Amino acid sequence: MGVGKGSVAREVIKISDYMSVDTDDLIESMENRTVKKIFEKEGEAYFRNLERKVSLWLENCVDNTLISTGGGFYKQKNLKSIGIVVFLNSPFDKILKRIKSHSNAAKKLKKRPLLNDLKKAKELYKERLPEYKALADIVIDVTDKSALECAKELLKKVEEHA
Ligand SMILES: Nc1ncnc2c1ncn2[C@@H]1O[C@H](COP(=O)(O)OP(=O)(O)O)[C@@H](O)[C@H]1O
Ligand SMILES: O=C(O)C1=C[C@@H](OP(=O)(O)O)[C@@H](O)[C@H](O)C1
Repeated sequence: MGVGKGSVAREVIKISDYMSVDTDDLIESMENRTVKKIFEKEGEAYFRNLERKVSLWLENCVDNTLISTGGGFYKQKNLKSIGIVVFLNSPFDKILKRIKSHSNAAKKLKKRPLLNDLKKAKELYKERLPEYKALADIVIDVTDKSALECAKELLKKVEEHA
């Protein structure tokens, strides 16, 4: 949620041969409505089911691609079969500061149903942090680095991992 997945992915595709896809974008186009609307109208379980459909497609059909996922996608059982898992890490308060300092901040916050209640969002972050770390093949600390710096580090670490 707001750690910079999209921004880093855009830099990666500029400086490498990778293509990138974003699971939330795929879901929005499958449903022809926003993630926010899907949560509002159908609830979270319905959304997670769509993530499952996407995860199976990614596992079976997608290679050589940087996949940005929504913050809860890591719960998909086949995550590790999809590819190398990269965790972009930063303290909760730094992530929030970033989102808030963006000129489009209010809109960005609104788009993220689980960020609407900041106390709950912080609890979710605390709960997920050890799970993210346990699943990650690569961890990148994105604090105080530009998206381009993060992209370069990501490509280097992926190459070393392969
Ligand atoms: N490395 C960075 N340094 C400063 N701000 C950043 C960086 N990466 C992203 N941002 C800003 O943080 C916010 C969230 O970034 P975004 O790429 O949309 O995150 P995500 O895809 O993880 O939700 C945006 O306002 C973006 O401009
Ligand atoms: O953390 C989560 O469970 C979610 C994060 C969102 O994506 P971002 O991480 O890109 O904000 C989006 O998939 C949905 O609102 C659920």
